[in-house]
Amino acid sequence: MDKIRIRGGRPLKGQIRISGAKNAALPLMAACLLTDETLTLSNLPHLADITTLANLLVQHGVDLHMNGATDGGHTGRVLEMTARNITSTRAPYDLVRKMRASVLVLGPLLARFGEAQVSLPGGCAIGTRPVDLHLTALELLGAEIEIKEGYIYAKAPNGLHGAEITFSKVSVGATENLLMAACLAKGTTRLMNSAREPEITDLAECLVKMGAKIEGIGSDTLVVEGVERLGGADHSVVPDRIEAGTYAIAAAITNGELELLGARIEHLGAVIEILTKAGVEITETEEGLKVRRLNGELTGVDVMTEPFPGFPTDLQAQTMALMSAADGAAMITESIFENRFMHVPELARMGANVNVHGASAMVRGQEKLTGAEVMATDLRASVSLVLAGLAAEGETMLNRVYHLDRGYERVEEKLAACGADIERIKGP
Ligand SMILES: CC(=O)N[C@H]1[C@@H](OP(=O)(O)OP(=O)(O)OC[C@H]2O[C@@H](n3ccc(=O)[nH]c3=O)[C@H](O)[C@@H]2O)O[C@H](CO)[C@@H](O)[C@@H]1O
Ligand SMILES: C=C(OP(=O)(O)O)C(=O)O
Repeated sequence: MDKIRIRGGRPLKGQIRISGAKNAALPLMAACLLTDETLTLSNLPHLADITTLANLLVQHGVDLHMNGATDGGHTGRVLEMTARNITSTRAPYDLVRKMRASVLVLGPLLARFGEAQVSLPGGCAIGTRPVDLHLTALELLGAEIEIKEGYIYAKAPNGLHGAEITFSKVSVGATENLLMAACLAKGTTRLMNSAREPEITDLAECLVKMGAKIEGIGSDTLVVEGVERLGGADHSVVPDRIEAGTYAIAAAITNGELELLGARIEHLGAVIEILTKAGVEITETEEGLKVRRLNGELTGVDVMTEPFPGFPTDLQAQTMALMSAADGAAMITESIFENRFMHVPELARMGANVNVHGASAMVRGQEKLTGAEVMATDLRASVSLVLAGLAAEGETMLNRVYHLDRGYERVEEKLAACGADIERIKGP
């Protein structure tokens, strides 16, 4: 297994190009199942999760061509997907267990083929993560659903039909699954209390290019007028706001200055608000955002995670690393996932002072963090340890880097190009 070694204490300076968003790319890839024409995605990040979903699509019978970027990965890859000869509507446990987002094939398969068998994704390190909202909403569209032997068996022999659906909780995945399914349902579907994350807007915009009729894009009420068939399209994946937020924190925690090429201010409102309060200056440039500390000091700021446009749970761990090195205390409250504080004991190994009380963590900023051997437990937890390592005195060795590789493209290359002393040690 690979490890990452960081020798901390160097301010990062330079430019980082933000890759296409993993969490936009995954539903967009699943959307290829809605049509027998070719869907071409560009600006696709080079990540383990993309490969996992590509493998699942191939096993359904999707014809898939991935073209590597010719400039060392700086512009992302191009993926052509044609779901003409679907040979299986089953998403097996072996592939689904590797990545929960695999459940996003359920809506498209059911809507186009009238059946799907998808392994239940199960819980993961950050929480139990049920899919009940996906299933109840699909039932309202007319699907018959049974859970047997760890699989979701879904059928819609007469096709899906439009319905009024009010999600009892805001869910990114359920909104995406239902949005895709509703595009091929007969009649009108209203999805209320939908998630409004930019990745959903990106998916909706691509579906419209494919011929879908969707109103209310970007709001919490999506109105979908079903169509008989969808066609192919070309779509460029939106830049990753979570990667951008992570590198913004890297600039702040190392007292450096980074320009984040492609980062979009409108996707980072709540993040910019918190970072500004903490003493970080973020300005728009022609190509993205520039980030540096305002006057050298960092101040502790309270943070609560919420669905978009609130502060993203996917930046909670990174923010905790920042607050661990700030002046004063910060209360960090995780309102989305019940077990997303696994970075706390690892950050503590680096000198962070954090006390968890239920869904909140009290972080008392320390004058310095110190390098240590630490273990990644999930994707964002692992990058929070990288951030702490960049600011810490001495050497940090991060184990279980495969978590990081799920969501950060060429992380060590991007950071090293801006002056970080970071290297990957290849495992057996
Ligand atoms: C691939 C992808 O895009 N992943 C993102 C997506 O995950 P994901 O789509 O899995 O997250 P959801 O928005 O669905 O989850 C939000 C909350 O709703 C709960 N829930 C969800 C569905 C359901 O049927 N029942 C239920 O109770 C979850 O357990 C969680 O507590 O949104 C999360 C919240 O922004 C992000 O952290 C993930 O990075
Ligand atoms: C939790 C995440 O991803 P997933 O939903 O794929 O587990 C994430 O991107 O931080």
